[in-house]
Amino acid sequence: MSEFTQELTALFTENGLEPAKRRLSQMEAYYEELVAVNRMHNLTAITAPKDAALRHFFDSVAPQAVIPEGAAVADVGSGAGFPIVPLKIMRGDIRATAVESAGKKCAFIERGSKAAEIDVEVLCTRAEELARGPRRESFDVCVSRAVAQLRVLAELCAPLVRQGGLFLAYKGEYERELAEAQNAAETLNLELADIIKLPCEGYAHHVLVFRKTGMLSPKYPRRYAQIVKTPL
Ligand SMILES: C[S@@+](CC[C@H](N)C(=O)[O-])C[C@H]1O[C@@H](n2cnc3c(N)ncnc32)[C@H](O)[C@@H]1O
Repeated sequence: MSEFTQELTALFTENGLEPAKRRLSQMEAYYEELVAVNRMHNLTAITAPKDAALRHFFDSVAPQAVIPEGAAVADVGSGAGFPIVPLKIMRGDIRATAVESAGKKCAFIERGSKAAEIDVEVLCTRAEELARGPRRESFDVCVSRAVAQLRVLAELCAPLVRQGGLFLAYKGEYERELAEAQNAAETLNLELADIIKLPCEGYAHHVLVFRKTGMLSPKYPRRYAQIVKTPL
């Protein structure tokens, strides 16, 4: 067994999760592809087996239990495929969409998904552009990690989520961002429903779970420059 798979298996087992061998080997296949491509194109700084097992794979699947069966899940700013790829491997029932603006990262997600034998739709576009088209308010769940501060991220993600759906924001320390995002949450009809804490000592990661309680005014999302310059 590779060091990566050993680390990942230990993390899952310590936390009462026992994924099938097939899921572990799919994660390993994706990881190996990531390490190989990362030698040529800088996709991520986290490639050491232990770090990648915790920070990319285990971290990504933390909120899997709150995602409804068969949900359409969009990941805004997937980068090298996190969290959407480990989520899709763990939860084969979901319909997974990666929304990523950088072409080389989109190409990698396609390549890695093939190696892991999973079906991930890759949309090489900006989230705010996607939300102005037919996919607006069409996803059951939108996830996002390491893309922007919460009040900015909320305006990128909420317009993609259907009424009654979920927005899952992966965050480290979150208290200040959450306080600053109060107005954004109200404006975008997002209600904090839960905070999931990763059960790993010395690794303070959380997933903020918001429920979208109503449709949005068509004026959101605004242009990216405006979202960043005057966050809600
Ligand atoms: C720091 S990386 C994080 C990648 C990944 N989510 C992770 O946690 O490893 C942020 C990614 O978000 C993408 N991104 C930033 N703003 C975006 C937007 N408005 N729409 C789509 N992708 C975006 C960037 O191209 C970049 O790949």
